[in-house]
Amino acid sequence: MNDASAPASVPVIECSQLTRTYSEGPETLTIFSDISLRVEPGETVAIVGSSGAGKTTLLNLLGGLDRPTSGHIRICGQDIHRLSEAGRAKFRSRNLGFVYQFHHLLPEFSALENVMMPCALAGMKPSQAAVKAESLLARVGLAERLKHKPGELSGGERQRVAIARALVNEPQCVLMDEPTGNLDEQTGAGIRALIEDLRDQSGTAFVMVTHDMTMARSLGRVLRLEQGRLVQEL
Ligand SMILES: Nc1ncnc2c1ncn2[C@@H]1O[C@H](COP(=O)(O)OP(=O)(O)OP(=O)(O)O)[C@@H](O)[C@H]1O
Repeated sequence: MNDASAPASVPVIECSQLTRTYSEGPETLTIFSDISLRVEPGETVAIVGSSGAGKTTLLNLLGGLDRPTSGHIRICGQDIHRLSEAGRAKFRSRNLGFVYQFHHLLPEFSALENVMMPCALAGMKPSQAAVKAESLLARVGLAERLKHKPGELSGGERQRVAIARALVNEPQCVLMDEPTGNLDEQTGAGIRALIEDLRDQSGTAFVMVTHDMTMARSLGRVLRLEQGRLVQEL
């Protein structure tokens, strides 16, 4: 990563002058304006801020799940809003992983099948997908829980399945909304260690929204969204 002879890498996320407003009848509600951000490969960025500051809104824009009112977003060099909706979905599934607080795991499928799902959608053979999913679940400490359905797992275990699922297609960047939000301190610390390992071993970039300042500070750059502006915390 720090090899001086390596060619300059393309940022995994680069956005400029992002503004998001909502129209409420005749009123315009500005959530944030003129936000610029660059995330490099292997970097971890935490976005913090008070409730309602616009953190999830920003994360959704960065992941191409929502459109800015104005401004530009490039993911791995691609201006994602130049793609069709189907093209954007395909591009997202190849380059990004998403982890949400409430996991969005499919309840009727096992942990293994949940993690295999993105591979299947990307056209990988089931046997190959199973090998990959199994190895990732082992890496997040769930080798003994492959056949458990989400309802048979603890909150921390479900979160680890969601992380394995987000990583299975080897994305350049994983976007996480409150990855330790509803977990106890010890389980949260385990998730934090896992993110660190994955970042250091695979060079994956992570952008996370969190209220957990310990995690935010320990992982890397901390940006605070406040009164519609994004400010680096010292
Ligand atoms: N579809 C919408 N229409 C109008 N306003 C919206 C819409 N979605 C979100 N908002 C408003 O945008 C603001 C930012 O919401 P967002 O969910 O991004 O905040 P947040 O910082 O993630 O908050 P929290 O920490 O509580 O999850 C809130 O005031 C919310 O009410």
